[in-house]
Amino acid sequence: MTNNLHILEHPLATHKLAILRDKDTPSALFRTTLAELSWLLAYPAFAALTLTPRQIETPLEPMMTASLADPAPCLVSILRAGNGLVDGFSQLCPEASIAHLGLYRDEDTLQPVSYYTSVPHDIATRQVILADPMLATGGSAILGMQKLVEMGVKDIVFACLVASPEGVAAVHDAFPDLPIFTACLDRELNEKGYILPGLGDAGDRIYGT
Ligand SMILES: O=P(O)(O)OC[C@H]1O[C@H](OP(=O)(O)OP(=O)(O)O)[C@H](O)[C@@H]1O
Ligand SMILES: O=c1cc[nH]c(=O)[nH]1
Ligand SMILES: [Mg+2]
Repeated sequence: MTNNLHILEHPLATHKLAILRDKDTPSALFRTTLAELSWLLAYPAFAALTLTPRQIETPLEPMMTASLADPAPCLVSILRAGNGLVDGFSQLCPEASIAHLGLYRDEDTLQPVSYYTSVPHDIATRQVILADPMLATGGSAILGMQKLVEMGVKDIVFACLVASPEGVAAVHDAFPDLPIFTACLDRELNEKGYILPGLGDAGDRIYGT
């Protein structure tokens, strides 16, 4: 494992992950808990956001402070499950624009298939947080990264909730400098490419499909 893997260690993260992992957690609670966990993950994952100096006046005196640089960051959701993370991130950082990369994983080959792309025209000038709750084989994250790099994006971090050792290794083989922020690092993949112990299919659990 490299220095570019950042694992959230916090009792509340463990507590909320237990709710997400529990197979009896209904979709409604799964969605709200995912949003709450995304707020905890945002704290380290957003730590490198650029600020720009700003002069304001408090009710008592003028002061120099700082605000998010312009243009604001872009939150890139790998559909569908990425929306669960991005919804929470955007509640904390409503200034961010939101982009969508539609990718699904072919169940037989485990290869990602691209079906939709929608990004701001100036994405190359923005800091990007690429978000997907699950990093399994790494195929989806790598394809998402390839698309962003082709668009000229330079400043990217990847945020997920559950990562596998295999997925982290694959992503860092392809993009050694990419910081990965995850709420946990699980044990391994099973023969169908699911993370163990994991939480199952994140998209299905968010949307009740
Ligand atoms: O690391 P990988 O092996 O590529 O697997 C991870 C991908 O699989 C899941 O998406 P899925 O294909 O189930 O699509 P969905 O989010 O629409 O359910 C998950 O949300 C990731 O995008
Ligand atoms: O465990 C896994 C692997 C891929 N996608 C998921 O949603 N869960
Ligand atoms: Mg799915």
